[in-house]
Amino acid sequence: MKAPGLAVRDLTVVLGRGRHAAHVVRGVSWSVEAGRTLGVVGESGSGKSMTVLAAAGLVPPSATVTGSALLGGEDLLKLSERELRGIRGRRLGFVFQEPMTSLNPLLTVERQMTEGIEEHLGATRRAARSRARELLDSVGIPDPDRRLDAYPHQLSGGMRQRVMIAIALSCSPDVLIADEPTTALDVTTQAQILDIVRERQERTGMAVVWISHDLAVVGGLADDVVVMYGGHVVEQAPAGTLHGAPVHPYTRGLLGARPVLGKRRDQLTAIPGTPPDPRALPPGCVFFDRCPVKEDPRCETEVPELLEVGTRHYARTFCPEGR
Ligand SMILES: Nc1ncnc2c1ncn2[C@@H]1O[C@H](COP(=O)(O)OP(=O)(O)OP(=O)(O)O)[C@@H](O)[C@H]1O
Repeated sequence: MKAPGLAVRDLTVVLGRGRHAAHVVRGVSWSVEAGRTLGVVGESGSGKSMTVLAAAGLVPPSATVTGSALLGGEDLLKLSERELRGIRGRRLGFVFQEPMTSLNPLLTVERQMTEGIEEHLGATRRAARSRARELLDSVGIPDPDRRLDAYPHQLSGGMRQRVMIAIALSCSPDVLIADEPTTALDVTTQAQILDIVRERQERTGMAVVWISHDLAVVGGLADDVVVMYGGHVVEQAPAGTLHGAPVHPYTRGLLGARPVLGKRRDQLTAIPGTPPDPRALPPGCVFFDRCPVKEDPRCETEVPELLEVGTRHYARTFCPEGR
C-alpha cells in the first residue's frame, strides 16, 4: 500500500488572545504526497515551523489551532495527545536545525535512538541496538558501535545532525519533516545529508517537507514549493515554475537575493525592511510595507486572495509581475 502523505487545510494558529494575539499562521493549505518533497520557504518568523508544529500538536499552550492536518485520511488535529505521541516519531519524523536542543545531553546516542525503536516498533533492547547501529551506518557515521556509547557533546555538529536524521528515520516514517536541518552545517555535510534523505525517500516512498529560508536550497530538492510571508502562503508552484516564472513581488525579491557564484552572502541585496509583526498585521496585503510594486489601489486596504495564476501555480497578490 502506498504510504500516505500529509496535507494541511486552512490551518490557522493564533498565539495568545485579545488585542495582543499573534496571528502566526493564517489559513495555510498545502499537501505533499508519498515519495514527493514539498519545500516551504520564507524569512524567519513567517510561520513555516509553526505550521508543521501545529500539524503535529506541538504548539505552545497559549495557541489556538484551527483547520485540519491530514495524515492519510486521519485528521491529526482531532487526536488526543496520547494518540499523537504514537504518531510522532513513528509516522511523522522530525529533524530540526539545532540537534543540541533536540538531543538529550544526559543520554547516550544509543539510548536516544533505541527508545523510539523499542516503544514504536516493540523491539527488544538488543534488536533496537542492532537497528540503531545499522541506521548510524546508513547515515555515514563511521565506527557506529563507538558512537552509540557517546554522549551528544562528544560528537561534531555534523555528526549530531546525522544522529538526528537517523533517529527521525528509525521507525520508517511516512513523512519526514526537515526544519532547516542543514543550515548550521558546512556545504559538504549539507550535500551528504540531502543525499541520505533522497536515497531513503527513493527506497521507501517517504514524503518530505523541507523547511528553509533559502529558496536556492529548496529549489534544488523539492517538487513543489510554498513561499510563506507574514503567516500567509503568498506563492505556491512546482519548483521549476517558481524559479523560472515567479509572480509575487516577494518571491521575486527572494530570488533576487539568492547567492550567485562569485558573490559572498554578505554582499547580497536583501529585501529592504523587516517582516510584519504578527500582533499588528497590516489591513491590506501583508507585503505592502516592503513591496517595490504596490501599484493597485487595493494593496493597502484589502487582503488579496491566493489565486490561480498558471498550472498548479498560485499567488496572493494584486500585482503579479513577469507575466
Ligand atoms: N513558542 C512560541 N511562543 C511565542 N511565539 C512564538 C513561539 N514560537 C514561534 N513564535 C512566533 O510565531 C511566529 C512564527 O514563527 P515560526 O517559528 O513558525 O517562523 P519560521 O518561519 O519557522 O521562522 P524561523 O525560520 O526563524 O524558524 C514568529 O512571530 C515567532 O516569533
